[in-house]
Amino acid sequence: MSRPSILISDPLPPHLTAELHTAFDVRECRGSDRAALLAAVRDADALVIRSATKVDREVLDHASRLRIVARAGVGLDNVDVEAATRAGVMVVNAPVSNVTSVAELTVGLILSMFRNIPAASASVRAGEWRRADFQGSELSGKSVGIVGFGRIGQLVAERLAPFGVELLTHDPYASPDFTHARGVSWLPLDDLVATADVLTLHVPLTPATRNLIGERELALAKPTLRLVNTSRGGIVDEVALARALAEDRIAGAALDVFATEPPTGSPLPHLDSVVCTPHIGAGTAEAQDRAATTVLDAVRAALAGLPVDGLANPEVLAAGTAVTV
Ligand SMILES: NC(=O)c1ccc[n+]([C@@H]2O[C@H](COP(=O)([O-])OP(=O)(O)OC[C@H]3O[C@@H](n4cnc5c(N)ncnc54)[C@H](O)[C@@H]3O)[C@@H](O)[C@H]2O)c1
Ligand SMILES: O=C(O)CC[C@@H](O)C(=O)O
Repeated sequence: MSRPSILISDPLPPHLTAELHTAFDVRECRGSDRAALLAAVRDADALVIRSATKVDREVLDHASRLRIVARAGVGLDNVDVEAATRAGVMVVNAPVSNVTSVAELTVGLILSMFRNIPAASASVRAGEWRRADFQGSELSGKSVGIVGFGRIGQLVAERLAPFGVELLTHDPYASPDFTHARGVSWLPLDDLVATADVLTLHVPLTPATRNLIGERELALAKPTLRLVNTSRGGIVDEVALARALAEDRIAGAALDVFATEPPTGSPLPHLDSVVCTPHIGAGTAEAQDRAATTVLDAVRAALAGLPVDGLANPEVLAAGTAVTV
């Protein structure tokens, strides 16, 4: 009898995938190479992805054997969960795997902006010693607005509290009682944008959050606002953001994520007031190990016909039977 086949289409820690080879037929492809993905997924019983692989209806249509899509990370915006559910394919992610890593990167990006760390470092490397050009501001005493008070948003608040900042949040699904109990004031989004010196985004990309921060919201901001986006590119209208930065209507932005990655052709990485990183919020050894361990455990369970913990679409039966939704 042939062994179940696992297709890995984005890089995972090799020390965790090595042991799969004893029980499974493990194949790899580059998920961003659409033709390669469509060809390889035909024989796959499980597909393991990160953020670069888009699992849409076309991929599911090519994958008649597929029982589970396992996303080694948090965001499911690159998976059509509804189509997978209709096809009877389980979807699982690793919701707590990288919360600490993203919160820590967020704090790092905020401090980088307040103290001009990337530009000062580049200047010293170029042989200069321009101390006066890099005078910054203290974070202490500033107002930090957290958009989305879920796992990452809450941890960002916790990590920033010792800096002596005023913590504010907007999250339509978190009650003011819940946020106040954690030392964070709840505000409507417009008030949050208008009050904040730092606005940091921690919401999933959904039709409701696409362009959540656009021209109208940026027009409400103080000129001292620094925007941080470690969630998803589509949550900020990048054209409006580039315009607000170029016209000095806000002070800066730190971006780990872009609407298109890499952001070829975007003016944002070239603006002096922008600090950017290549989607490395989850890019730590610890987070990658946690994410891979979580989803590979789920894949092993699914392929053994055992119950799978934490399904994003629990309507799909663990046995892989197609259900109608
Ligand atoms: N840069 C990276 O590498 C990286 C890593 C992990 C996660 N992320 C992104 O961060 C996002 C958040 O992760 P999380 O673990 O905190 O998720 P989470 O589900 O724990 O929290 C998301 C929060 O957003 C809130 N929310 C939903 N719609 C909102 C709206 N319109 N306005 C304000 N709040 C809203 C929800 O109520 C929830 O509390 C993920 O969906 C993912 O896209 C990025
Ligand atoms: O490592 C990755 O693929 C990025 C993951 C991150 O964006 C997430 O949503 O967990």
